[in-house]
Amino acid sequence: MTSFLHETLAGNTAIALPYCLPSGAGVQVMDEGVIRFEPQEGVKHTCDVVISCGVHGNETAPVELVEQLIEQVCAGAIKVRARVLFIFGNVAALRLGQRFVEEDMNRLFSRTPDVEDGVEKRRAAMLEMHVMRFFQAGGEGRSRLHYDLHTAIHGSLIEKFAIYPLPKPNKSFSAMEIARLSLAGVDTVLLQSTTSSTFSFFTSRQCDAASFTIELGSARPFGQNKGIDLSKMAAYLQGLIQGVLPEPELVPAHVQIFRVSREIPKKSTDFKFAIDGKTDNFTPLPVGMVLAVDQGESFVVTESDARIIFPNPDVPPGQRAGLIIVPAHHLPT
Ligand SMILES: O=C(O)CCC(=O)N[C@@H](CCC(=O)O)C(=O)O
Ligand SMILES: [Zn+2]
Repeated sequence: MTSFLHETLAGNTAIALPYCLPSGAGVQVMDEGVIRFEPQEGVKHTCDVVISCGVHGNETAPVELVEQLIEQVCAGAIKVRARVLFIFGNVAALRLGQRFVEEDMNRLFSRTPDVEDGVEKRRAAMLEMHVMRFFQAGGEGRSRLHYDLHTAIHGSLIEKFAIYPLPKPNKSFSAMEIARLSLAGVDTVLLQSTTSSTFSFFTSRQCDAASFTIELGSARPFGQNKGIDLSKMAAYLQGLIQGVLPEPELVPAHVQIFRVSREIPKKSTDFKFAIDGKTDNFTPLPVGMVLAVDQGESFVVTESDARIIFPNPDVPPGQRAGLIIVPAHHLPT
């Protein structure tokens, strides 16, 4: 049987007129790989949720999960009691099984569009428009959530973790949101207090949503994701769609919270890591270690208890080649 994902990858999902599922829930294809479900009129609904995946075309486990959720909604196995926007982010890259076609789309949000824009820049601008419209149409005063689901390029000492971008300037990081992630099987959270060009930062800042980039294991081709257990995430998202918005008061004791201390900048093509470029995420780094050298300048680890995340010496100059994180002893505001 064909699915919204298969139709999308085959190029068969143009914008479609809204219609109703047999349950009465509204469904509308907003764009290629973008589909919205809304509760039947009169049904009380709890929150507005954006569930995105495939912003990187080689990260397929979350794409398979989202495909299943969409199928369950369409088959009536999941009742729609929240407004939900599902997004397959970089459809062109998903077709190729590559991280991107021209450039990394998750470095292209929150920018000013230009007539010269290529594949990923145009798609990022369209996705910004869709999420803005989606949240605006839901109105103020409702819970707004955005989960941008990814998988990591290399191995990781901790399989599942979330990056929690800085909420709007007058807001602080929310313990309840971190506790919700734990219900979804994500027990490690990295607080990021700097601005960023990612999708989750965009929705956090521009749409006032509680937004997260969530890493769910290693990037593998379609059909090779059996080693990744997404059952808790699936159950949590099914619950959200069905109107169950948990409100845990306490962050469980086993949840680990880090903060991003610094980005490791790649300034030029001279950039060289002193570590293996495929080092596992969360590998500890000793104080005083020369981590990288770029144009004769050393990048030295100065933080106690530092660990590395997303090492990647192959990014273009001007982008981050990784992140340094440190334990967060309390939730900063
Ligand atoms: O494993 C890697 O190096 C990359 C995995 C990935 O795509 N991570 C996201 C994180 C985005 C964020 O910092 O919020 C990315 O690099 O875009
Ligand atoms: Zn990714």
